[in-house]
Order: sequence, then structure tokens, then C-alpha cells
Amino acid sequence: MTHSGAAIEFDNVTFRYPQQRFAKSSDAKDLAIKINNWQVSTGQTIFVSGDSGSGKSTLLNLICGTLTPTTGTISILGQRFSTLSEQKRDRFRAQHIGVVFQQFNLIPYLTVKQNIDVAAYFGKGRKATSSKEIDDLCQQLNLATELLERPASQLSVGQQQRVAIARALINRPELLIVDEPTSALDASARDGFIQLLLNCVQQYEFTLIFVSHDLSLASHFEQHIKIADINEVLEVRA
Ligand SMILES: Nc1ncnc2c1ncn2[C@@H]1O[C@H](COP(=O)(O)OP(=O)(O)OP(=O)(O)O)[C@@H](O)[C@H]1O
Repeated sequence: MTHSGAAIEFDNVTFRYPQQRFAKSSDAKDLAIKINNWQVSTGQTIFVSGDSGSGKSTLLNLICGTLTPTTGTISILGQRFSTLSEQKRDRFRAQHIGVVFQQFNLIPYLTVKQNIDVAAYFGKGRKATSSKEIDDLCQQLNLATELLERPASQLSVGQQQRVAIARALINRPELLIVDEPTSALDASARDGFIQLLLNCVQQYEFTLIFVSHDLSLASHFEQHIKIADINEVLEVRA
């Protein structure tokens, strides 16, 4: 997909969960997110940090389109994403946005290859994915060929992580969202994971948004955004 604008653009965005009340700065009543203007340039690697409850998951869900803003506009890769129908948004997400979840969300009884095939299937409006592409990507991610036929439930945490990245990258997304995936890892496994991701950025040239509590990881990324610096919502009412 070619576009000349930013990878992500928030314009006067607010988001409020139904039936949820928050204590806020005077102009951000009852909101979980209030971001007037935020842009991420294409190809950047961004580390997003923030305290528990500061809105990180809400922000990611808005970027992915699994939540839609209460007011304002979100554009992703030049597309006014937030105004698309739910069906078009699902299709756009499958084709252009890869997500690596905290818990990886692999389907345990499917093999590694089947888990990746499922994602390829949902993104297929773009182009068919060949077995060779899956093999090449797995090789790039140090996933041995014999692992491809093994059920996901029989993988180590590190292997599951790499499968989750392979699944997120199989449709060659322009944007990859990674949500706090390293909390279960020791320091060296964590650094290995980040390095692997950054190698993929070099090779496949996507924009990377990486969310974590762990500030020691921030130096690996081109830009560090503290969510409190962009989200005007100040505090959450108990
Ligand atoms: N489904 C929901 N319904 C109502 N309120 C919600 C919902 N999900 C989150 N919230 C509230 O919105 C605010 C932001 O939550 P969010 O999950 O985005 O924070 P977070 O920074 O990801 O937190 P954590 O690091 O603990 O996961 C919190 O006050 C939370 O209680």
C-alpha cells in the first residue's frame, strides 16, 4: 500500500468506555483517552510506556480499530480508518496491521503452520501466501522446519513468541503493534526478542509500536512516548 501521510494520525480523538466515569482535567470529563494531535511517521520504531490504567491498551485498540473513537478521527496509513464500516475495518486490519498480543493468542491445538495459515487466510484479499513464504519467514525468525508441524501448545514461551511474530508478519503489514510481550522473559531472552523484532523492521520495513512497562527497553527504539505526554486524561476515579 502506498501513501504519503503518516503511519498513524490522531486528530482531536476522545474515547469513553460506556458506563465508566473518570475524574479528569477540567476539559476531559468522563474520558479514557483525549489526544488532540499525535502522528507517527512511516517506518519509525516507537516505544510507548505508561502506568497501569493510563490508557495503553485503549490506545492500541483504537489504533487497531477494535475500538472506535467517541469523537475525532484516526487515520492509519493514510486511510481514515475510524470512519470505515466494521467489516471494512476488519479487512483493512487483517491486510495492513500485524498485532503481537501479551499472551500471544496462538490457537493451541493447531500446528505452528496452521496458526500462521489462519492469519494468511484472513489477509488474503491482498495476495495468496505460499508455503515458501511461510517457510522463509519462519527461517528468518529461527523457527526450525520441524516445529512447523507441532501443535502450538507444545512450544516453549520463546518459540510461541516467534510464532506470534511470524503470524503477525505473514501478510507483510505496514504497521506492527506489539503489546507488552516480554514480561514473562528473563533479561537476555527479552533482549533477544527485541533484537529479532528490530531485524524484522530492517528486513520488512514496517512501522513498529511497542508497548511496555519496562523502561529499560526504551533505548532500543527511535522514539519513546510516555502516554501521559499525549493523553490529556489525567487521573482515574476509583
Ligand atoms: N472495558 C472497559 N470498560 C470500562 N473501563 C475500562 C475498560 N477497559 C479499560 N477501562 C478503563 O480505562 C482506563 C485505561 O485502561 P487501559 O486498559 O487502557 O490502561 P493500561 O495503561 O493498558 O493499563 P495496564 O498497564 O494495567 O494494562 C482504566 O481506567 C481502565 O479501568
